Amino acid sequence: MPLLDTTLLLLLEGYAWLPARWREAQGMIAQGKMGHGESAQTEMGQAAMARTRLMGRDAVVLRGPDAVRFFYDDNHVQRAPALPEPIKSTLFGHGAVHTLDQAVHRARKGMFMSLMTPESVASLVGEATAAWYAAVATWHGRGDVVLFDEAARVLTRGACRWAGIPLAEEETGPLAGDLVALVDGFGSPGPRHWRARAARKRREAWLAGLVGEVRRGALRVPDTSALAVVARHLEPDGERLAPRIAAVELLNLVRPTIAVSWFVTFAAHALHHWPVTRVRLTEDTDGTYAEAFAHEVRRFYPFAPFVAGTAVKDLTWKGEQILADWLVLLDIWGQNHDPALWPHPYTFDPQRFIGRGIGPYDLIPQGGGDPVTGHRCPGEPVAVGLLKALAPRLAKLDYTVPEQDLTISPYRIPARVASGFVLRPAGAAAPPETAGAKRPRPAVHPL
Ligand code: HEM
Repeated sequence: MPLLDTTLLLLLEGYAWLPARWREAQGMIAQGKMGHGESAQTEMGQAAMARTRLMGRDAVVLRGPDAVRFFYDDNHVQRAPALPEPIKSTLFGHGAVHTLDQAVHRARKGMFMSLMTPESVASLVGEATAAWYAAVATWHGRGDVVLFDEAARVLTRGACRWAGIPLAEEETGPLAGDLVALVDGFGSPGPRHWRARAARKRREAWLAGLVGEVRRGALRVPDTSALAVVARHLEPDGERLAPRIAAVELLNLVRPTIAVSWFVTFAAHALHHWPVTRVRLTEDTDGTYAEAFAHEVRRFYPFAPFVAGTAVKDLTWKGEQILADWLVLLDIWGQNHDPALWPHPYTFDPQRFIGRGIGPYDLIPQGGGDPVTGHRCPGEPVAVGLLKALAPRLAKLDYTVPEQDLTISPYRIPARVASGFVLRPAGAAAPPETAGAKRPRPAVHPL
């Protein structure tokens, strides 16, 4: 039976799209209809892959540590032909490191990795923490605060200071708005998407101008800053990056840093729904619990649903054929909620990460494998470092949670807390009609 193209379903179902494809694959196994019969199953009797069609192309879906190993081998899967134009024109940028393969990718990736030393990550986290304190100092007496918006501005300030990007105080809000738009608009058609395209155009032009100024000596920035490193980076052909590509890669440093606002807001959601984690965070003296909490936020809450590449050649996966040029999708959400890896996966439990190392192939909210040689996110230490710094500070803040919509719709990519998480700092006046905290039930359901 020919496979149906499910692109429209992806837009409608969001994070529920891949689970539905897995259920279909399981149904095929039950009916004995999948490929080579026995070979299409794992030892547990589960389907080894799911199949669909996406954007008019055959696609297979994989998950599990073996699948991560298989997917991140660039003799199996390459990226360049897999990324659709709408994602390049919003989230990543044309010519971004995400779209490169083999030696050219490794050379560009080296530039990112050189900015992710422990000292550099600590400096970024330090700038963001300073911006957090400055923001919190203005909250008292100001009334309700939308945490998502505040976190985006805090991270924008911190990331720009770290990167050497000059930013006037009054420019912080508009820049934060554009950077949020870039992340918010990649997974949906309509106004969110067009806002993201406009934001990319505006910000690439701005940053390309700054790169030009640094190269001409008209703008002086520290040698080790991201702006300086990207401006002087040489490609394998010995040429500097074209100013627009340099701007794309600068955005690929600051834009995902601001994306950590999603995780900060999810952290607040978790503290609210599982108050014991708030107590544990406030009692944590050496950061062990904070780190475990950061990993659990990244595992539990929905963000990147999958990553995609294209089969380099005809391949075999657990006895099943994957033909050259088929799309290969690695199911991030599915793997991060696989009970074989994470017992009781829909329970938020940071404890599961205490005394347990993170391997290259198990926890994959930011991709898997080796970040130096493959496409795994180089910013993982930044995301973990920021959460480790900000979640305990949030836990120790004195605030209440007014009535609001705290649902997280699984049909929206990227998912976010509907209200943005409104908190009322101690001392702020409660509007009479909304006074009193109400705790709605947790809204992250098994898919
Ligand atoms: C909200 C936190 C973040 C999430 C959820 C996230 C997620 C991801 C994912 C899923 C990938 C793709 C992996 C793949 O293609 O296999 C990726 C790649 C990437 N991320 Fe992140 N990331 C985050 C934060 C960061 C930060 C803070 C930075 C930099 C400061 C960063 C820079 C990048 C870059 C440059 C790539 C492309 C890597 C490559 O193609 O080799 N990310 N990220």
